[in-house]
Amino acid sequence: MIEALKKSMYNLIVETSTKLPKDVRRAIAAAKAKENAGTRAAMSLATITNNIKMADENISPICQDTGMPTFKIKTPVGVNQIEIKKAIYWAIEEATKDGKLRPNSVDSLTGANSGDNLGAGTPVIKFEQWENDYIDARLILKGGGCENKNIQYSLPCELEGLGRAGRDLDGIRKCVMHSVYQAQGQGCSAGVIGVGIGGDRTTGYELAKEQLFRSLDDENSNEQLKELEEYVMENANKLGIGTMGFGGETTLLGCKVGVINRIPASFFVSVAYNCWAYRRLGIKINAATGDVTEWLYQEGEEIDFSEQAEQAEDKVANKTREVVLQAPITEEQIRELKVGDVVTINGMMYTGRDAIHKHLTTNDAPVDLDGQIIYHCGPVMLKDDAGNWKVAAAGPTTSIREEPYQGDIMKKFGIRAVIGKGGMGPKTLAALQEHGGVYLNAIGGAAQYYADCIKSVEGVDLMQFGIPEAMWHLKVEGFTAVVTMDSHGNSLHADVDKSSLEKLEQFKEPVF
Ligand SMILES: O=C(O)C[C@H](O)C(=O)O
Ligand code: SF4
Repeated sequence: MIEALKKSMYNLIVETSTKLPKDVRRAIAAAKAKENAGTRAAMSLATITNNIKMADENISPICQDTGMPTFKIKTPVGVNQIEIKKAIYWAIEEATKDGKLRPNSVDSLTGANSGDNLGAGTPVIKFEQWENDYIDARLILKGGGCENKNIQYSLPCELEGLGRAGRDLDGIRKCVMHSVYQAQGQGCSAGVIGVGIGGDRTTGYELAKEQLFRSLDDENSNEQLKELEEYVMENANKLGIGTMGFGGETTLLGCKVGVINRIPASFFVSVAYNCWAYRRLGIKINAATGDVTEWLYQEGEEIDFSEQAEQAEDKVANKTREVVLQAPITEEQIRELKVGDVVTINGMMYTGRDAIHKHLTTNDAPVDLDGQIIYHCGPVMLKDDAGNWKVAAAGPTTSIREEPYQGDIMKKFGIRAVIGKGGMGPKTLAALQEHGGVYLNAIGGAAQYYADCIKSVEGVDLMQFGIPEAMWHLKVEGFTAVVTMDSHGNSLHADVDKSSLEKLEQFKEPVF
């Protein structure tokens, strides 16, 4: 039993990390069909669908961020939950060793990475008993960038663009609309939101996250909530935030709302935002043998993205200005770049995310960064038999977290370009203008697509920060990203934020 159970849990983890469920694929395909060829949104969606296909083929992580592995398990009365926990721990460790998960469990005080995804509070495993005779095991791998865009409202409140939100269904509607606006592209839109109405701060968020286990195609059995879900799907997509916050027709792939009772003084609306890399799956397990008897979320048509991806990419190539960059880059080269240009990078880039940025403010860089490119990325790495590092997954991380450091570091070391996703703020924009720098937006979650552009790992520094946070020296070929902030004071992110706020204002009047 225990051996079979371990295998079942391992398979659940690998499938969840590498293969998007059918309902999510259909929603992404529908989003893609709505975008006009040649737009940035179409180009991003082509990269996304290509990435989904590559993850299928390579059995490798769709996105490098394993997120917080969260298991929801229902067991018949009498099943030993301790054994299930042990099987999960074993499977998590194995999947991490095999490069299907990134080591993602970090000591909050020391910053030490446990290396195997086990540690205090990780993974999350929640049990419930039920009357059925089989085990239902579900897993969601919800990444950090989208988790950071979760939001909890306490009604009544005042919302930018929408005014007062009261303690009623219309107030709830305003909170949900606002939650989509505030996420912008930073949670790798187009996203799916789970909304929890009521409860306390803890159970409200739990309810919100629970909604993410619903199928995108289901119908809410509560008539009022069904109407709210439909309203949000129709109208949030008018905000024009679009894929990766580049503007476009689809901002939301799904909206699922649940409700529980509250206490008189509290009225929370909690929103769990999930990126397009919406990795959740489930299995039914025979309680006596530990074997998988059925995979969940398998209804309906399966979309494999092979043909569509290539077509869309061809069309985009004809419409945008493409520039090839190779480090070291000069200030003149940078000043020629404008928002909207597509840049192809060949040669070296260095990863740097949270720990590195903090480190560089008070320390020297381990390599000469003059004219170089920093990539906001925490990859999944594997060592081959000869002891050489190979990149298993390497998409961008959310750049805004480096806003307090970025401008200063670029000036201190002469860095000319940073690559990330979701854009950066006014401080970085001013530094780009003053110093002659550029911000390049890569497609969040496209970890296979970018891993394929990395031809070799030339070295690594600051490994004491752990695999995701170390400085990896990567040699790339044909690494494509879009200029979204240039050295002339232009920011696509600031523009989309402004225009989406204006659009949000149309939803001020009461609806429910
Ligand atoms: O941690 C990462 O690699 C990415 C993260 O999920 C993010 O979206 O910023
Ligand atoms: S990088 Fe984007 S796609 Fe990946 S987990 Fe973070 S938010 Fe999701």
